[in-house]
Amino acid sequence: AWGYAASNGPDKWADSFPIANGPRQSPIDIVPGEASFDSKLKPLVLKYDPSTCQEILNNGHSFQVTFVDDSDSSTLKDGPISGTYRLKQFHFHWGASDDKGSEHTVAGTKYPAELHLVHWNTKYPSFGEAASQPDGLAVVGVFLKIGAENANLQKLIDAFDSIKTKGKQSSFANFNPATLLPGCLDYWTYDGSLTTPPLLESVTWIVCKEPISVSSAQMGKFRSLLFSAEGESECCMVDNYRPPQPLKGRPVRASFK
Ligand SMILES: O=C(Nc1cc(S(=O)(=O)[N+](=O)[O-])cc([N+](=O)[O-])c1O)Nc1c(F)c(F)c(F)c(F)c1F
Ligand SMILES: [Zn+2]
Repeated sequence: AWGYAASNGPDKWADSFPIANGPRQSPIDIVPGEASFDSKLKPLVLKYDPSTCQEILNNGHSFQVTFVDDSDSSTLKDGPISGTYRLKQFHFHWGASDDKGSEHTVAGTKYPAELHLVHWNTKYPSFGEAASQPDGLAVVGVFLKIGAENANLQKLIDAFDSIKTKGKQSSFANFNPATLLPGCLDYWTYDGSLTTPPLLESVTWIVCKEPISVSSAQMGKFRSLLFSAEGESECCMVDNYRPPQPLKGRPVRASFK
């Protein structure tokens, strides 16, 4: 199965998922000077209902917080998209040290981690259906940078003991993902893909310019999670990021000057 090791990592994914070399793969290196300001881009409208927060789980690639998505309680609207997209889950990608870990980079700069809030287009009947459509998903990316301890991230970290190994999950209620958004919602947007297999080219990426803070100690707690299942030889969950992929002529637009 795919992973992030030399034997099954990003350089091997094309063997099982040929779309890995497709025309709209993610992540990318965002070069601010080459992004074009588009005055038609609207501000993001994110409305999250904490009561739709369901559970936190270790899926063997990252940890993920899942939401009940059977109604329009937690949604993303406007921005570069049309219609209503429902929040399905959020997860993170991070490095083995503070000098790497994000998937998108900004003029070559890597952040220590990146948050992905995964939403699906309600014009389709389900997430699974949407995930195979070119306008099916919208993922909001938020960079994490080393600074002050983040009390909202700490709520996630406090649940890590119950999801240390692959396959473990526990109930996780009343968390408001809006507390993980930066104050300024200026963003870059481009058409891309999932950054993990099946690498489906169905994602409108919306990457926030402003990072949120995380302390180095908190990043250390992320690195205490395991890729491995209980009883297997321990493998720290680190470097679960795909490197930037070729832009292949795609435009990157900015919502800000
Ligand atoms: O639900 C998915 N979530 C997901 C996406 C990414 S992502 O990095 O690719 N992303 O989009 O942010 C990273 C992680 N993660 O935990 O690391 C995830 O758990 N992936 C996914 C899937 F597993 C399928 F089998 C499938 F058919 C499909 F359509 C999917 F979209
Ligand atoms: Zn992701």
